[in-house]
Amino acid sequence: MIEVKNLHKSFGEEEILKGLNTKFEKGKTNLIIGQSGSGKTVFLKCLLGLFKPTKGNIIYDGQAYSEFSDEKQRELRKKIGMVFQGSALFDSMTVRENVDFPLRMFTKEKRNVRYEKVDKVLERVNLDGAENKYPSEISGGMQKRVAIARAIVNNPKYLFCDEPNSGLDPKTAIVIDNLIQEITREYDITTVINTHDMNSVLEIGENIVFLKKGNLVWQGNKDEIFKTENDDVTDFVYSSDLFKKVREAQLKGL
Ligand SMILES: Nc1ncnc2c1ncn2[C@@H]1O[C@H](COP(=O)(O)OP(=O)(O)OP(=O)(O)O)[C@@H](O)[C@H]1O
Repeated sequence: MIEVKNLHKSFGEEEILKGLNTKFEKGKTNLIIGQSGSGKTVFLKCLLGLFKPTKGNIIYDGQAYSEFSDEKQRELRKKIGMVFQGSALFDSMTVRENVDFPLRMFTKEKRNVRYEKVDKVLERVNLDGAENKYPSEISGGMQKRVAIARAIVNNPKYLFCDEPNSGLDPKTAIVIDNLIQEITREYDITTVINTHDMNSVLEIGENIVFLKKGNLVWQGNKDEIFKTENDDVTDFVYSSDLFKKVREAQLKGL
């Protein structure tokens, strides 16, 4: 579990995050949503340890980041898996080499031991048979699955995903969402996803945090988001046609 306590982040005079308080539970897909510029990426980067909070604290399974030594920060990084927007695979490496990368970086294990783990996660994301292909030889959806395999190969406690569906068609996007949710449950990971995608909210929104101008203005799950009367949330959510239709169907009792 990750607890966020009174988290502030400023750049110079400009305060971007204005005192966030929340909890992200493990085994759950936690979503951060909000308009462009609301502070989602800055929040995710604070959770990743890439930005140092100006004030407040982030507590990882009871351990406060502000009290971490350099060594402990490095330890934390080993426990984090990250799925980047656009997958961010290494073009010159095969699928297997891409997934092996964090094991090479963070462990001293021998190649045959590492490759055993790599092939196991590739099987889990249904990519067995693609081990020796290069990223340019596989589809965008497969590239995302490689990115997910790479993020989980070192058995992380925390999984952060930045817009994991960007660039995917809606059907593939749902497959990726479901895969992230299944893996979150199976591996009992604390997963936090930064997304614009309303389909993801509907599909895997077990805990949704809504940011507006650096404030956390609403938190709830995918059922509660339909019932909320918070104007900020409804304005944002019902700008999506899909949500509008679901809402109308609900009101008609369909
Ligand atoms: N390194 C930085 N230095 C200064 N300002 C920054 C930095 N990173 C982000 N910001 C500012 O913080 C604000 C929030 O940006 P952020 O990228 O978190 O928004 P976002 O909600 O992720 O938007 P989007 O959905 O478009 O990705 C913006 O005004 C941005 O200019």
